[in-house]
Amino acid sequence: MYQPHSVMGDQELPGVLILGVGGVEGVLENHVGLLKKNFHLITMKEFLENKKELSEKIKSIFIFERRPTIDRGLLESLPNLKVIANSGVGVDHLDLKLISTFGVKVTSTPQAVSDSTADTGMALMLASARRLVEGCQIAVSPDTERFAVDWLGVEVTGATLGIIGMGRIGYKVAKRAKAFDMKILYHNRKRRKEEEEQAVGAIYCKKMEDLLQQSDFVMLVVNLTPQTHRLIGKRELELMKPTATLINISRGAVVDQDALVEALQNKVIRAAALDVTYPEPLPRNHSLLKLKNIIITPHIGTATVQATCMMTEEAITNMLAVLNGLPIPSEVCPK
Ligand SMILES: O=C(O)C(=O)CO
Repeated sequence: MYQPHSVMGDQELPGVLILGVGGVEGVLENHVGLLKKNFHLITMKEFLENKKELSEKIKSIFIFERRPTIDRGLLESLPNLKVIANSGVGVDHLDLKLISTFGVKVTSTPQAVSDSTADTGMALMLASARRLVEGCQIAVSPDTERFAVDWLGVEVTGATLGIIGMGRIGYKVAKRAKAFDMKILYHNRKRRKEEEEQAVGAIYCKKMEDLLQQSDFVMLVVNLTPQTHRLIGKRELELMKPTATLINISRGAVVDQDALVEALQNKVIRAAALDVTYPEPLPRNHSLLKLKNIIITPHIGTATVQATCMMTEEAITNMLAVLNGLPIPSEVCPK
């Protein structure tokens, strides 16, 4: 458990600019307490109103929620900024190269997010397989006729799960899937150690195509990078089984959404379950929202009380490490 301690002793606490929904007001109450023990909290509104006084005080930026833009203008206005601590593991919203030219470190929270995000992947897979959302709508519908409608699902137990991206989260998905007696295939830039594969019974597919052709469920758990942008397009969807389900817990832009709409409309694949889209949220008239064979959740991979708390703790530990010149637990370096 994280033990808060002040970096500056009796001296003035370093300023942290809080970026998130509603500034400090959007940060859960217990997190504010943790942050306040170590930092002087400054909201964006306060900063904009008192730029002259506050710009020199800000040593860190804490990105609590959403994906705010940190541009050259903001970086130039914070001469003493040392670290940008992101909540969450995906930092595709940050221009790492630009930030590094200002000598500013970027950190993320890989420990805190992995269980909740893996759980979200499992929840989406099970919900899609057993058509839970449709079932719920039928159960609460005043139209009892609809109870007779065919709403058979498919079984996850014994099915083949293909995990694309076998980092920390992908591996936790595999652990969970093992308990469902699933056959697990995975594709990753780097093959996992043999003992790690054996521990979850995962089989490495060097070619992503092999995984796509064999899986009943394909789960995307990659980071968004230039290499994974639109990784899944028309061709890849056509390689999948017509009975297969695509689950995305990584980033929306990993999938070509137009191709996905077409594939779902034409039953090229059975269904999709997405925690991420582009943009987020989708415009109300978006074609994905008109489909029946889809479940969409509003990017809730880490939206649990526990994960949110742990993300704040991990981010504070990272910020203090940078400010104290200590080894940084979760630094993200530009490639
Ligand atoms: O950790 C992240 O960046 C996530 O988006 C988890 O859903």
